Amino acid sequence: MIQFEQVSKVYSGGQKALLNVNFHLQKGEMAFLTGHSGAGKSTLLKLITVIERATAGKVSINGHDIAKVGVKHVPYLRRNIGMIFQNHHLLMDKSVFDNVALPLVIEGFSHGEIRKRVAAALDMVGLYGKERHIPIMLSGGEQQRVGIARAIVNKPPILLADEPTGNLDPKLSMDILRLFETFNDAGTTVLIATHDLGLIARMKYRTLTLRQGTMLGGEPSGAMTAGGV
Ligand SMILES: Nc1ncnc2c1ncn2[C@@H]1O[C@H](COP(=O)(O)OP(=O)(O)OP(=O)(O)O)[C@@H](O)[C@H]1O
Repeated sequence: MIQFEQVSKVYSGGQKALLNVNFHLQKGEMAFLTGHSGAGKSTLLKLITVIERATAGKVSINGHDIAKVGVKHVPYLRRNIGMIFQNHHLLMDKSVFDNVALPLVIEGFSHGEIRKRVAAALDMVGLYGKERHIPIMLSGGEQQRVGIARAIVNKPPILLADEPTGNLDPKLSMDILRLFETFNDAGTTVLIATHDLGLIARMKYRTLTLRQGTMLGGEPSGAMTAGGV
């Protein structure tokens, strides 16, 4: 589903963020991405969402080489990916409904369909009935759930999360991870970047580890199996 083959990223200032990274995340797999601050986790996620482009190597999503995706087609590629951020990037002056509806409005769904899908997404994250609240009226954990509802409202096959539990206590963090498990059980491919080694240790999932831009225990170029590290 997501494959990196000998991928390197050097930023324009010369900062080397990733070096010859190889891995393959299978369709329907859930995995953690970990590593110290500055190891390259966010950069790796940005290459998948085409916020940044690789300097060398090949990134493929569902078998498609994303270097071949032109600027005009990037929004279509992004529809396949739900992205969750630590600080959730919510519009603080808009209602929960408007925040979650945003991807559907951009895609041009009808009002009726938007209402139905937003209600279903809020139900899934345990926020049914809070449509008219504005984010400031919600707790940190609830705000994170709004960000998750927005990421899954158009049912993307891939879910990426960058430090999704960074501001939450251990109980709320576990609740959020259980939510990711629910989406994964329904077939969504999930990749979660996190510093939280305690949380990782309590779950049974594969862990991809970056150290200074290099993937530890990474697979040789072209490997097609999931493989543990
Ligand atoms: N836009 C950019 N321009 C130049 N260098 C960058 C840019 N973004 C990241 N870097 C550098 O690339 C390296 C990897 O950064 P990245 O944000 O991917 O790490 P990270 O593992 O996500 O770190 P953290 O856990 O602190 O968020 C770092 O040395 C960082 O300074």
